[in-house]
Amino acid sequence: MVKTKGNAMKFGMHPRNVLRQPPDYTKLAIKYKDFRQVCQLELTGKVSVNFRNEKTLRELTKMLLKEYFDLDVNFAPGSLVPTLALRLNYILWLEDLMEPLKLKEIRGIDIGCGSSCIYSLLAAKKNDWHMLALESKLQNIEYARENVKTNQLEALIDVYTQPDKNSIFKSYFLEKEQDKNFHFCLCNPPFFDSNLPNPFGGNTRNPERRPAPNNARTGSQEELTCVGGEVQFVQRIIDESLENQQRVRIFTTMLGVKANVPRILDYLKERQVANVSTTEFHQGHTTRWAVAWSYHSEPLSQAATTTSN
Ligand SMILES: C[S@@+](CC[C@H](N)C(=O)[O-])C[C@H]1O[C@@H](n2cnc3c(N)ncnc32)[C@H](O)[C@@H]1O
Repeated sequence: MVKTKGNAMKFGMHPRNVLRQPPDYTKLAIKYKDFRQVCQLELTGKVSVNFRNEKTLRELTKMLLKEYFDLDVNFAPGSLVPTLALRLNYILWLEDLMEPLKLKEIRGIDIGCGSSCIYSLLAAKKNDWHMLALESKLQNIEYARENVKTNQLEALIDVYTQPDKNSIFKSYFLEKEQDKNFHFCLCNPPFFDSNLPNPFGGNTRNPERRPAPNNARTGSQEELTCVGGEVQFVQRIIDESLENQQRVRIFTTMLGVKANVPRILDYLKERQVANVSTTEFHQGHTTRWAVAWSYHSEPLSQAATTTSN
């Protein structure tokens, strides 16, 4: 489909995304010294940003988190550098899913929070949501805890050490707070399949490859890969959601490749999960997909594109 004025909403960022209008990088380079040092000054006097450079991406995300959310965030060396526009689109979709529930206090689970702990930080700082951040990589856990502390969000965010990489909620639910329920979970799953000889996939002719982002790829193999890639990781979330149907009101996950959306919808359908919704996150040239499902009877918000199995 060609992008036109009429369908701009379909392709655009979420209407409440503060990055819907591109930031004024020249102004921001004047304000933030560390960001200025990774920018290029053009002959016109404007600054430009090289999104293909990892160091630039780190400083850019740090600067945007500070400018728009007053968050001070550090990333573990070599770890995934999150792009803010996408993370915000996901949080805003969750806000839309939560809105009809009219809850006074919202509790969410961030599956694989990474070293930045970005989703939990945004959810807590922006919305006062209580977040349980699960992470299996030790270095990421240390950085995530430090990021929570630096931003004085300890009262809202609990970073839990996932002892078993094959577990999603199981370890936490067995070990801790047997009776505490959550309103949603979110996840940016490890995408690549660690079983493949070249997990990051050099075959550019593969139509099912993750759509190439314009940005440099960041992140360690341990963060970005798992057995069976994102499909198997999300299938594990679904399996564990079946065992914990009332512990989380709305289960959600992101997907990195469009072809995986019908696979996940089929998996849900085979398990008779009928209350399902999907959406797309658009940011610049990068698109990601997300699926939500619930064992409660209220249909998921119409803010998302609803798919009934
Ligand atoms: C793709 S990264 C996402 C990081 C962060 N949420 C973000 O979006 O920038 C996936 C993260 O999940 C973690 N992870 C992998 N398996 C996990 C599991 N079973 N439980 C908790 N975390 C896990 C990885 O270590 C990694 O940090």
